[in-house]
Amino acid sequence: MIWVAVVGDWTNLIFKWILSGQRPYWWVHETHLFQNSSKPHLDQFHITCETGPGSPSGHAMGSSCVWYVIVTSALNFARSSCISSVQSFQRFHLLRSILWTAFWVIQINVCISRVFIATHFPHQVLLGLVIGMLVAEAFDHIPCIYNASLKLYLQVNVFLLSFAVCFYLLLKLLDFDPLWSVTKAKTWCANPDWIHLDTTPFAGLWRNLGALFGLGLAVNSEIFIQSCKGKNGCKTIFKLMCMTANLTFLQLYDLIEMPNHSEALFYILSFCKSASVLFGIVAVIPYCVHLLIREDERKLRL
Ligand SMILES: O=P(O)(O)OC[C@H]1O[C@@H](O)[C@H](O)[C@@H](O)[C@@H]1O
Repeated sequence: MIWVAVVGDWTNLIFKWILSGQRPYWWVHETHLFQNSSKPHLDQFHITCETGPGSPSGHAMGSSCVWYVIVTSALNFARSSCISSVQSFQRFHLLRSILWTAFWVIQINVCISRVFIATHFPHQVLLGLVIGMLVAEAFDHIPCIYNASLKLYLQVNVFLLSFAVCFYLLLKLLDFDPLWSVTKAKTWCANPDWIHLDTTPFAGLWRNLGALFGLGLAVNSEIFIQSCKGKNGCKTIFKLMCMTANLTFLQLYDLIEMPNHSEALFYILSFCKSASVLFGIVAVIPYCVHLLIREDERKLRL
């Protein structure tokens, strides 16, 4: 899921630079389509002022690729344990209908909300939705990610970074400013406080690189192997405790505000924050839970 989310978001950035889509909240002020008196008024909200280009929608894409992975994985898991009788086959069909209905309800809500807050035109969210599903489907055919070594994680990170930077420089060389949309956002956002540095194209890139790096470090670490790949790894109690601890940890982590007076510092900290979040939830917390369970078992034996 993390692979799909990271590569999906990176693909979104590249598509955004290629397609250079406008966003309604600034387009409406600049278009010559309307006479001054017939210009529609678009309400802006604190999450309206996205600073990247509009097409395809990053939120629609992120949501569709991640939920696609969740639904298809759950169905694969259920299919393998439900093929024995007619009754379980019917149950599987029911589960499939429920999960896909939930998938579409979520996607439709995400798409409508992005259009409602004037950050996207409808075709941009639809494009995001479709590309997100395609990225997720593509990863279904790349099984090597499950056993990827740290070296592969680093190589993919270097590739993603260098491709994005080279593409950025190429656009600059062609006299096209890849950050044109940031200027538009700053000009037309109704409230300067609603312009967030974490929505800029490079902030997303560094966040994603950090996440993949953190995941690579975690799944190749000794503590991950001892905890998640060990005998505790398949216990339900271990999984439940990890989930609870991780969700609490993520809520607390979200409270950490990053200084945004310097862009470079913000990007470096974004990288470090995502890397440490992934390392924390994939390796450190499961290891602590594993120690806790082991200690409990030891006490019970005594
Ligand atoms: O294109 P949307 O739906 O407005 O989404 C923008 C978001 O797109 C994501 O891809 C970026 O990582 C975020 O930084 C950005 O805020």
